Amino acid sequence: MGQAGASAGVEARRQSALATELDRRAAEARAAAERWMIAHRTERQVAGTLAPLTACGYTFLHDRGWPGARRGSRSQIDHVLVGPGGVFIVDTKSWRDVTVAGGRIFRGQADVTDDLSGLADVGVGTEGVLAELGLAPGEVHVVVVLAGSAMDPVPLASLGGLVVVGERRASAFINGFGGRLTERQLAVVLGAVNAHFPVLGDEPVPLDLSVAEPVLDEPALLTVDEVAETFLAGMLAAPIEEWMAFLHPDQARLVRRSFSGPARIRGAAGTGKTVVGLHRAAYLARASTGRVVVTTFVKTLPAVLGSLLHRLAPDVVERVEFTGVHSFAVRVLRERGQRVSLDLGAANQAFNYAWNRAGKDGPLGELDPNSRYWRDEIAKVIKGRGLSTFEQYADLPRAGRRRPLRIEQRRAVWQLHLAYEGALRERGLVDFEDLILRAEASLRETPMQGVDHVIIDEAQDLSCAMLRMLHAVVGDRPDGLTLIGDGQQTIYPGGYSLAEAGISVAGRGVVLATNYRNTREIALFASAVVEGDEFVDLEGGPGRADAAAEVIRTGPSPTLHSFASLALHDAALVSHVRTLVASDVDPGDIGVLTATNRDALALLGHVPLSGGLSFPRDDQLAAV
Ligand SMILES: Nc1ncnc2c1ncn2[C@@H]1O[C@H](COP(=O)(O)OP(=O)(O)OP(=O)(O)O)[C@@H](O)[C@H]1O
Repeated sequence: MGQAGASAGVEARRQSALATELDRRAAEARAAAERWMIAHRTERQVAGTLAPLTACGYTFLHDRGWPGARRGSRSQIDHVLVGPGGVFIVDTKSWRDVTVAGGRIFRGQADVTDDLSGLADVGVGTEGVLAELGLAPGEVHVVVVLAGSAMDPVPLASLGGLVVVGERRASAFINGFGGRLTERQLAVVLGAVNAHFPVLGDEPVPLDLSVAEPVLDEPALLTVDEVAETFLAGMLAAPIEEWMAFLHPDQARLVRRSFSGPARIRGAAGTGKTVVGLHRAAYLARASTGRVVVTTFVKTLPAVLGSLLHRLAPDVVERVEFTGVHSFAVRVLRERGQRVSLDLGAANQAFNYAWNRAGKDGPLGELDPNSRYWRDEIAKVIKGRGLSTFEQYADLPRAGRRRPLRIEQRRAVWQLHLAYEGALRERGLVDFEDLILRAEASLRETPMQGVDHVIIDEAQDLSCAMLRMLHAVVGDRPDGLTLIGDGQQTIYPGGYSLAEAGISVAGRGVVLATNYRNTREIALFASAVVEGDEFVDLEGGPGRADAAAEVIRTGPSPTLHSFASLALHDAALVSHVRTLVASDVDPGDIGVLTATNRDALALLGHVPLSGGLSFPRDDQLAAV
C-alpha cells in the first residue's frame, strides 16, 4: 500500500475513535440530564406535598447552596423550612427499595448511610450558627424525604438523628412539632437561616416567602385526609415551656460544648443548670448511638425530668434513661445476676441492735444521744466514702459534719460500724450504701456496655461512692460525665472532694450566672438568709458561693412575718391566700411550701388546722 493509502487508514481509525468517544460522552450527558431531570421533578413534587405547611406558618427557602460551598458549586439543599416547629433542612431523594436497619439506611443491598453524612454535617453547622442566637440544638432537623413513599419517619442514630420520611408523611411529621417558636423568635431565626444558606446563581434572589408559583400549579399530591393529618399533627403537639426551644446563647453554647473529660456545671439556684442538663442529654443522645443516663440522688426528680424531656425532645426519649442513683445501682447488680435484698425496715432494726450494743451507752451516746447522727456518719463518711480500714478514717477530714471527733471517739464510731456490718451480715441484708459499693465494684471489674454519657443533676447531694460508681460507667471519655450542681446547696454533706472520688474537672468547669427563676427581690432576700452559712464544695477547700451575677426579673419584695402561736400563723396564712385568690391571682400560681408532708396535707384540708381553718378549696391549689 502507498503512503497516501496508509495515512487515509490512520485518519479513518482516528475519526472512528473520535465518534466512539463522542457517542460515549453523549450517552453520559443524556444519563446525567435524565438524573437532573428526575431530581428536578422530585424536588418540585416534594415541594408540592410540603405546600400545606405554608398555611401552618412555614417559610420555604428553595435551592440554597451548602453553607461554605465554593461559588459556582452545584451542591444544593433542596428546601430549608423555617416555621413554628423549628428549622428543617430538607433533601429529596427519588430512591426506591429503601430500608432502615440498625440506625443505617440501605438502597436494596447497598448501605448508603455515608452518602448522607455531608447533609448531616450541614445540620450540625446550622445548629452551631443558630445556637449563637440561643436556638436550642434540637430545633434544627435534617430530613431526607423519599419521593412517592409513605414511609413513617425514622431517625438515623448514626447520623445525629437525621430523619428519613416518606413524602406522604413528611408534612405531618414537620407540623407535628407544633408551635415551639414565638413569632419574634421565628423572625430572628429566619433572618439567620437566610444568611447562612447562600443563594445560588450570580444574581442575589430576594427572600422567597411563599411556595414558588410552579410548585403550587402541580397537581394535588396529598389526599384530603393527608392534608387534614398535617394540620391535626400541629394541633396535637404538646405545648412547651419557653426554655425548651430557646435558651440564652451562653446556655445553648454550653449544651453543645465538647469537653475532653468529666465536666462540671455550677451555678446558684435558678441559673438554669437543670435546663442545660436536659438539653445536653438530648444533644448527646443525638450525637451518639449509645444511651444517656440522667441521674439524681432524689428519687422523685428523674420522673419529672423524664416527662419534661418528652416535650423537649420526643425524638430521643428512647435513648435517655432517667433514674435515681440507687435504682441505677440495683439495675446494674440485677443485670449481672447479683441478688440484692434491700429491706429498709430490717436494716433499721440491724442498726438499732448495733446501737444498743455498741453505741448508746458509750462515748457516742454521751456526745449525741440521737443515733441518727451516727448512722449518718457511717452512711455518709465511712460507707459513703468507701473506707475499709480504721486507719483511713482515723484522721480523715470530715468537712460539713459539724461535730469534730477525737481519735478515741472515731474508734468508737468504727466499733459501731463493725457491729452494724455484723448485724447486717447475720441477717443477710444490705443497706443503700452497700448497693452502691457493690455496683461500683462490679462496674470496675466488668465495664458497662452501651451507656456513653452520664449526667448527674444535683451532684452535690451524692456520696463519694456514688460519684465513683457513676464515673466507673463512662470513665474519663470525652463528654462522658457531666456533673451539675451547686456547692452551696449541699443538703447531704459527704465532706469529700472530687479528687477523692478520682474525678478531675480541671479546665472543664463552667459557672452559670444568670438567675432565671427568681425575681431580684426574692434572690436578694434568699441570699441574705443563707449568708455566712458554711458549706462544702465538691472541688475541696472552702465553698465558694455561686451568687447569680445577673437577675433579670423583678417583682414585689418578700416580707417576713413572725407569730406568737401556731394558731395565729395558720390564720394569717389562710387569710393571705384568700386575699390573693379574691384579688384574681390564679390559684395555680400560688405555692405554699411547708416543712413536712403532714403540714402540707393539713393546709389542703386533709388534716384539720388549728382553729378549724381551711384553705379555699380549689383543685389547682397545691401545697408542697
Ligand atoms: N433560657 C431560659 N429562658 C427562660 N427561662 C429559663 C431559661 N433557663 C431557665 N429558665 C427558667 O428558670 C428555671 C430554673 O431553671 P433550672 O431549674 O434549670 O435551674 P437550676 O440552676 O437547676 O436550679 P436549682 O439549682 O435550684 O435546681 C426553669 O424552671 C425555667 O423556668
